[in-house]
Amino acid sequence: MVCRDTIPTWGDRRCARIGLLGGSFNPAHLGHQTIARRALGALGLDQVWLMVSPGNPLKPAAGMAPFARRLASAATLADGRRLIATDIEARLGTRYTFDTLGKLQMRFPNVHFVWLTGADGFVTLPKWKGWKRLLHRVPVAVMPRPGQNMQALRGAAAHYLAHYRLPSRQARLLPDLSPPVWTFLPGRQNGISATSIRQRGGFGDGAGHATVPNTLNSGE
Ligand SMILES: Nc1ncnc2c1ncn2[C@@H]1O[C@H](COP(=O)(O)OP(=O)(O)OP(=O)(O)O)[C@@H](O)[C@H]1O
Ligand SMILES: O=C(O)c1ccc[n+]([C@@H]2O[C@H](COP(=O)([O-])O)[C@@H](O)[C@H]2O)c1
Repeated sequence: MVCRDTIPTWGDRRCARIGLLGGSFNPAHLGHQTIARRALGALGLDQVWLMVSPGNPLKPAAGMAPFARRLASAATLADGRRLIATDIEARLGTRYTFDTLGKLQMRFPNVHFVWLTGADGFVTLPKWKGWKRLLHRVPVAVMPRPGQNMQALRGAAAHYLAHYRLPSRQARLLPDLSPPVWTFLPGRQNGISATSIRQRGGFGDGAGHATVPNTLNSGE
């Protein structure tokens, strides 16, 4: 199930707290599912969008499967209700997260977005376009990843946000707080990575000969 422009109703109110798990999903794997579900529960989110990047500005295009194939991979994790795979970043025509967030927040003014990332993403954040301004645009939840956690907690982003860390026991407040604000959500860790799957040949040759299911192209 791929999310289109309309935000589904959730109970009797608009779906209002949405976690954005941006990623290459080259391919999607259990690590993504683990952190998405952890964020849903711990932050009290209505949905998590598995937001497939048209092209991570910091990753080489070589070895990157075509967008449609990565979207199809993310869709295998989605349930169409709480976990949604979406091509919205490609449709917005943005690549940099800062730009994407600006457009999403304009398009969905009533939604409280939270940026979700594994600990490795929080380590590399200071290399992103406008990273400090980005941290003033959206609350951030960092999920543990083996071998990355100490670096994340001691890195430049954590240092910059030192006075804005929300204890994980208060994590449910995060989506409704004004940024800058962040939390580190301890939890079950999964050492799986897309790199290791590709190295084992688990995502074909990356050349993208797989057919995308019709449902992904037909507007569901
Ligand atoms: N095993 C994991 N544990 C925690 N976070 C993860 C895990 N795998 C991916 N993530 C997070 O999911 C998001 C998207 O990750 P991505 O699609 O790049 O997967 P990856 O396994 O890191 O890929 P690659 O190995 O190709 O770099 C990032 O925020 C990343 O930190
Ligand atoms: O905006 C940037 O400068 C930027 C630089 C690197 C990565 N990102 C985003 O970080 C998310 C995770 O990327 P990846 O490739 O590690 O899965 C994805 O949404 C990317 O678009 C964003």
